[in-house]
Amino acid sequence: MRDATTKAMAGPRPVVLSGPSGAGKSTLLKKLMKEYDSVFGFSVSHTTRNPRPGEENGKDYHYVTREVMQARIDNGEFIENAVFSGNMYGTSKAAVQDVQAKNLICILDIDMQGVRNIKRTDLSPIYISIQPPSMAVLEKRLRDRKTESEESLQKRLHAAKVDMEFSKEPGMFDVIIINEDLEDAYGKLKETLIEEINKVKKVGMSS
Ligand SMILES: Nc1nc2c(ncn2[C@@H]2O[C@H](COP(=O)(O)OP(=O)(O)O)[C@@H](O)[C@H]2O)c(=O)[nH]1
Ligand SMILES: Nc1ncnc2c1ncn2[C@@H]1O[C@H](COP(=O)(O)OP(=O)(O)O)[C@@H](O)[C@H]1O
Repeated sequence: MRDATTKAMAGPRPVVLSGPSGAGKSTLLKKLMKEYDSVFGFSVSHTTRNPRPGEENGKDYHYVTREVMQARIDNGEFIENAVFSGNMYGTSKAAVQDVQAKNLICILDIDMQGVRNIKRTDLSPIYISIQPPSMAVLEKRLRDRKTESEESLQKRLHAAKVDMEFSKEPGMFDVIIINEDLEDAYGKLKETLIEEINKVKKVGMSS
C-alpha cells in the first residue's frame, strides 16, 4: 500500500472525514468548501453506485461500472478501495494529486475500511470522525434524506453500528465530532482545521 507518488507532491496536510453514512460528512464538507473555496479541494472518489438526483459525475464521484473500476484497481491506479453496502468505492492517486497540485488541502470522504488502508500509506492526513448523536437520530436523518431503498438503508444502519464501535478505538481518529447541532459541529470542524487553513491562506497571499 505504500505509495511515494502522493507524498512527492505533498503540500498541506490532507484531511480524512469518516463516520457512518448519514452522520453529516457531505453536509459539513460542502459548508467548509463553500466558506473556504480557495483552501480545500475534494478528492473525487470512484464508485459503482448510481448517481443520486443532483449529483454530478466528476464532482461528487466518478461513476463507473464494476468492470472499469476493477480494471483500474488491477492497474494500480487507486490508493485505497473498499466495498460499502454492496458498491465499490475508491480513491484514485489522480484524485489526490489533482488537489495537491493546486496546493489545496485535500479532503477525503471515506469509510472505515478506507481509514484503515490510508493508515498504511504515507499520506499522513488529519483523521476526523463525524458521528451522529444516536442510532435513532441517524436512522431519522437517513430516512428523511430519501436517497436510500429500505435494503440500502438497513445495510447503512448495520455498517453504522460497526463504524461507531470502531471509531472508539484509541488513536484511530485525531478528533471525533458529534454532529448534533450543525452549527456547533461545523464550528468544531473549523477549530480543528484552522491552523492548516491559515497556513494555506498565508502561502496564497505571498505568491
Ligand atoms: N473507502 C472508501 N470509502 C468511500 C469512498 N468514497 C466514499 N466512501 C464512503 O462510502 C460510504 C457511502 O457513500 P455514499 O454512497 O456517498 O453514501 P452516504 O455516505 O450515505 O452519502 C460513505 O461512508 C463514504 O465515506 C472512497 O473512495 N473510499
Ligand atoms: N446537524 C444536523 N441536524 C439535522 N440534520 C442534519 C445535520 N447534519 C446533516 N443533516 C442531514 O442529515 C442527512 C445526512 O447528512 P449527509 O451530509 O448526507 O451525511 P453523510 O455524508 O455522512 O452520509 C442529510 O439529509 C442532511 O441534510
